[in-house]
Amino acid sequence: MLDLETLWQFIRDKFEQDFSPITFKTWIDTAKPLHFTGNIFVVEVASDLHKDYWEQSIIPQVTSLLSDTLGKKIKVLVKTVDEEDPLAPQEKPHSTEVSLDLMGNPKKSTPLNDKYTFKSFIVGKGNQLAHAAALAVAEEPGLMYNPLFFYGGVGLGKTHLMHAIGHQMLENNPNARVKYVTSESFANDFINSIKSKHQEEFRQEYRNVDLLLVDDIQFFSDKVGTQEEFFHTFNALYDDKKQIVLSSDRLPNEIPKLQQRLVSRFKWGLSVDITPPDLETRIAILRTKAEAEHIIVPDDTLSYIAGQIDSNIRELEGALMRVQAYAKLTQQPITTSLAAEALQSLNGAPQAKELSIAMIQDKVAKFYHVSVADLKGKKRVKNIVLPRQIAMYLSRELTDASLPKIGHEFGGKDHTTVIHAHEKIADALQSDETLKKDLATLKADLHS
Ligand SMILES: Nc1ncnc2c1ncn2[C@@H]1O[C@H](COP(=O)(O)OP(=O)(O)OP(=O)(O)O)[C@@H](O)[C@H]1O
Repeated sequence: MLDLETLWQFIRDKFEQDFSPITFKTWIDTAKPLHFTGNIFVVEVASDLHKDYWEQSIIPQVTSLLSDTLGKKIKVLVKTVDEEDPLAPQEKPHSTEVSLDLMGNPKKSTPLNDKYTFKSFIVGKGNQLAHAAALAVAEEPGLMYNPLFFYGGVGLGKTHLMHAIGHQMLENNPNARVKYVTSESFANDFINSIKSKHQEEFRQEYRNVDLLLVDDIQFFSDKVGTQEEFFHTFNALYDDKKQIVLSSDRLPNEIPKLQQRLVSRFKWGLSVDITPPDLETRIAILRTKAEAEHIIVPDDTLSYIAGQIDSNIRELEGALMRVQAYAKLTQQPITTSLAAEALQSLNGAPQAKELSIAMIQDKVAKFYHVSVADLKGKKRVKNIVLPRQIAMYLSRELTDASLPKIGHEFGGKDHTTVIHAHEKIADALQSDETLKKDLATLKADLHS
């Protein structure tokens, strides 16, 4: 009888031939065969998202591969690591045939950054799901997750993934029409089209695409006309089963003044967050970057740099470039002590990012006669809630820390709490003169 391992190896070999390395690694390498009993083959996959993808795309292929090879009808089931073994099965239906509808007009040139590909994207815990979802829509646009919505802090790879989807889709189908814009460019294009009376061209441009990527849609808040137009663009593309990918620093329902009908549409597909990378991933990102730029950096130095910056990959890469520049300037090889010097002297003030949240908490606590522990705690009484929100507001305004990082520094609160606090204080500042004065004093104190 065919043993499980041989069977799995057979499947792996087949997919290794057919799939790109990255696809293979994402969907097959992360899966594990559990049983092959009678004519039922059960596979365990890493997450719900992997399961969706298997059901949609891989199961049909495995089923026909096994059925053809073994000469009998085989049923393939997947379960996630968290689910019970389905061998007392309720069989799930899955759609079988997948067809891409991407043919059509010639490709329009689109400004995708060549460096932002799946190949150059390092997958770690914080971005694993986002990466898998991105790959899924690149391979089966318009079918599984529409729209796909990325959210998360600054500099964590949302734009990179969006471009990667575009590149991958073009690689799969060079005729695909891919359009990447920031929400601001969308708004500008729209306004210009009204001014120049070229609205029809604007519509053609945005509605005749196979993939529309709109970055940073939090900047849609307040732009009523643009939201209206985007609503129609969205509907036209969606009805046509064209893929839409959006990104924002927060969830749709947390974007102030975003029309409810857009919020609800944005939730139709899949929203995935990207959280800051762990140390291991940061080191891997730096190593790849150093290799790409032909910079020779010892391992311990990479770890040192990765240890200095923990919440923003753009800054992490910036730190590496600063170290390289410093080494060139002083004509020394890159070592850990040189990196330490470079990051201190070229960074101006001593590394104060983490410190400054602590400093803000300290000053705010003193100013309002509460304790730092109260700021980090959960008490909901007014004389603590206000200083807590002020401290969060200042942390967001005065440091580069990401929302999750600020939440973490305030006793492990969710990043949405930070957004809420920031909005509350920003709103109150419009009318509350005492608050304005207090904040001015606090800021002056913090900067002295
Ligand atoms: N996982 C990763 N692997 C390799 N490079 C990455 C990764 N994540 C981010 N980067 C790099 O970090 C930099 C910042 O990423 P990106 O611009 O995509 O962030 P973002 O989330 O869109 O930020 P913003 O909110 O400012 O738009 C880019 O140079 C990108 O290539």
